[in-house]
Amino acid sequence: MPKIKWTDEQKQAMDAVCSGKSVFITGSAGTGKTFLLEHVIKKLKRIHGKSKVFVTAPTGVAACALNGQTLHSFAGIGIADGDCGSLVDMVLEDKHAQYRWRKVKALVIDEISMVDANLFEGLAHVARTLRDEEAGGHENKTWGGIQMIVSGDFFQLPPVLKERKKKGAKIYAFEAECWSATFDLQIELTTVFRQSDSLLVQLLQGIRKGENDPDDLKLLEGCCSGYEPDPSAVRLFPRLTDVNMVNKEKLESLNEEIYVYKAQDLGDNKWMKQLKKGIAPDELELCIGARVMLIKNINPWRKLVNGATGTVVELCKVSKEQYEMDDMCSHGGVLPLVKFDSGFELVVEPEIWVVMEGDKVVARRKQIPLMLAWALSIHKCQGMTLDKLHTDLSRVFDFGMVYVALSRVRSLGGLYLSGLDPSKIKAHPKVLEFYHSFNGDQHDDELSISSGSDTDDVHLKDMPNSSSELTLEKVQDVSEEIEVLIPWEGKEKHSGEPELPSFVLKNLRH
Ligand SMILES: Nc1ncnc2c1ncn2[C@@H]1O[C@H](COP(=O)(O)OP(=O)(O)OP(=O)(O)O)[C@@H](O)[C@H]1O
Repeated sequence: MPKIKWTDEQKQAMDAVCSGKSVFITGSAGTGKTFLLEHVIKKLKRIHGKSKVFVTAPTGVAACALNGQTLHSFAGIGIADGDCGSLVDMVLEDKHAQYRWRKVKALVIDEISMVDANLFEGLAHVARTLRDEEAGGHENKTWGGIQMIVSGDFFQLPPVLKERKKKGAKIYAFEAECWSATFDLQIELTTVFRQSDSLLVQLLQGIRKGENDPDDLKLLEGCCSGYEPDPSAVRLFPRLTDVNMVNKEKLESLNEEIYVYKAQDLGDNKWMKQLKKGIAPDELELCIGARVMLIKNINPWRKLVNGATGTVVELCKVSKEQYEMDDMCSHGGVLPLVKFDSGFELVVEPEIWVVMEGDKVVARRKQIPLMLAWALSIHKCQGMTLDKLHTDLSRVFDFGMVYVALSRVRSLGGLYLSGLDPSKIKAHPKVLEFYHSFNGDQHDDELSISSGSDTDDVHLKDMPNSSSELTLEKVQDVSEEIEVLIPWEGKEKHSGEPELPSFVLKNLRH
């Protein structure tokens, strides 16, 4: 089984987490933040016990990707982003939320760029207010003794804020007063795994910072003209209405019989809302010829991962008993056979998405792990890797959007652009300033590309309330908590290469 070779930076972050430190993990797109976070979560669960680690993200899509819950639902604050006092009042009205706040030992927040400053500040206030007595064990009291693991890239999508236009209003979480005091360590990952072409990595680095370097623009112009976009390229749109329209039109134009897969849901309505906002659709319409994308990691060693694209080539009859498909598919026991662009053909089986509250599954959704992939929204593609994409840059409307869109692709050969408008390549000045002070002058701009070997300079910044003075004991020899059986969780797909049923993998070419 292939062994993961962690970079020094990734190891530093993991060691810090295992020593009980609160850590902020950042880095450019494709530097392995989410990949690392998945491992960090496993370690945290071993250290604190599964029920005391809460995994959250600001959006349903990002939360579902880590089998977590949205930050709002963990916090018990509905959709509010009110002031500190009203957030505490709201939590005090919800006894389950109070329980979570008192019980949590480690809180993970992914995609922090989309969490706004007031919310971050407000939640720290809630934690301090509700956790006076629990704070004893942890040196850092900013969050009432919770070990905070926060990850994201502020150059990517910003918070959706009504008040953003107000001059001087705080936007990003790093502007919260408690930001610096929250972390013992802030670490930037600087080895890019997603792309291997140094020209593209450099270009993306410029775009990340909102720069319009003439050489980079020339390269981008090369992606604009001269040839028709590959029809297999995924079209990225800033707005969901365009995405849905294109996918519907394309599906209908095939004139094939349509198979409808209805998601099978279990759980409280309140939690189901998150799954409905997640990546697995309520209803998936498929037919022969439909362009589709995997929305779960099925087998990383065979590149059958979140973001892999392909075409439905057949709809195959399967045993009803094995898949309990009766209520799921409009045509009974039928599963799609997808020919992925990598050459594999796979009969795609239903998968399970869950919302976890600590160690408890509070809702679950069973659905075929595919979505129509002629078009996708930029918000939904954050976190994905795509082989080929086509986007119209003139239509983006927010900071970080061009960067998020372009940084999905592995190579320049897979990038098709139209409407190249340099004025849309924008980074927020506050973000630039944050990273400038974060990196220090001498480290600015250093990025390396993964060659598969152990690498890299470490960019580690000890914060003022510094790591070296941290007195929390290194947690060692923590015995594994007894596994809580989760009835819906389905197959383990993470440890090692999973066995695929022999009929599933029809044509293994590699
Ligand atoms: N140490 C490692 N060894 C091998 N592959 C790695 C390692 N770390 C990350 N990767 C791979 O790098 C790719 C990008 O990782 P990941 O999606 O976690 O990046 P990210 O920083 O979260 O990107 P984004 O900001 O765009 O969401 C993934 O395919 C992941 O499997």
